[in-house]
Amino acid sequence: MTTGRPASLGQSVPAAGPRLLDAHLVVDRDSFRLDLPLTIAPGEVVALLGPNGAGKTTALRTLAGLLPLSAGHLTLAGRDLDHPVRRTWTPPERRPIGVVFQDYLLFPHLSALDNVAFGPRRHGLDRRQARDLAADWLTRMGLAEHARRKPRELSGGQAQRVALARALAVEPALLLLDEPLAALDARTRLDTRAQLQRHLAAHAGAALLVTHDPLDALVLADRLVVIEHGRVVQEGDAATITARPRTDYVARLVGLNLYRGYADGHRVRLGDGFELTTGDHHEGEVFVAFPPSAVALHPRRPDGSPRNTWPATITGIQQHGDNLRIQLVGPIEVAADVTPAAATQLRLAPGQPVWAAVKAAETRAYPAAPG
Ligand SMILES: Nc1ncnc2c1ncn2[C@@H]1O[C@H](COP(=O)(O)OP(=O)(O)OP(=O)(O)O)[C@@H](O)[C@H]1O
Repeated sequence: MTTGRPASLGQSVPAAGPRLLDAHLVVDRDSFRLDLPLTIAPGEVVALLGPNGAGKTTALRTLAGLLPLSAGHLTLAGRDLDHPVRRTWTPPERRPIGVVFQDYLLFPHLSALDNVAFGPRRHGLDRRQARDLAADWLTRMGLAEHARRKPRELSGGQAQRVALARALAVEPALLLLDEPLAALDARTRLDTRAQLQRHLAAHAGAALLVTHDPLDALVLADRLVVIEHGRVVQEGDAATITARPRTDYVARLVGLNLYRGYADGHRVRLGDGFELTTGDHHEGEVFVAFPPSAVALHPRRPDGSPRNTWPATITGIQQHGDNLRIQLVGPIEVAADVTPAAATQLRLAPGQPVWAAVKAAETRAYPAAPG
């Protein structure tokens, strides 16, 4: 009997309370230890961020079943997939997990349609049902007319959407996305990011996005988990993390200058004795943050206003969007954004001494103790 509608795998995500994924990923590798508690609710997208070597790939591999846990547990939709103490381990192909890699990893000899139909076939649908389901997914991805093409006949953006369709076609309880946009050029990346956002919003399961790109994380994820040296250093929604970074890596990620010091009212004394005046009033250990755009550069000491001013030396100049980002050393290290016109006027060049100024009102101070 045909109903005219594509078959469904009928394994929609089971209700598993607020935690569809409930994991404590512990892996020991030589001198490196990953120790990552990770929970994801149904429909939630979590971005996992961290500098090189932080443990992102290791975490992804444990979830996919390519690397066993040394300790901890990994429970998905109420099922123990990896639990060393209970000696439970489920191989990758039996995990209800879909994976999208940076470089697509489509089967080169299969058409787009058969690539997408592959998973549903393995999950027990017959050939016809699996192909109907795959065709439906390709239509949703705007790829209906490319169904017969082989991966080499697709653009990078199209191939990545086929990979996403292939991962979603098995209705995975957990979708893993490993730098899914990294291989795309800027324009394709923009379009594919927007499409990915739509499909992630419609995905009933949990999703984990590993990325180096703060924009991907901010646009696509409901929650960010930042790891350094195998451990969580900060976790929260984009607004909180952007407003209140707690490590240098996170500050750079969200494009802020960040310092730690001791507040006495509006004055904050930094470790080396340098003082910043902030708009916020605090007592005790605080972070002070301000964006590079808040830093003005002057050829001579600016006078008059109640600003933070200090002498600095330029160490680097890079293009940053439409502006130039200037790296400076001095009593504090700081990044400043200036327009190309201002840079030319000030004749900015590495090694050159300047004066930096930041208005107190453009800085934010917040307690260093979490909370
Ligand atoms: N096969 C291995 N054997 C031993 N140690 C490993 C192995 N693979 C990775 N490591 C170590 O594990 C740590 C985490 O590596 P991992 O690849 O998970 O980091 P990452 O956050 O994904 O980094 P990147 O952003 O560079 O991909 C690193 O210190 C790395 O040297």
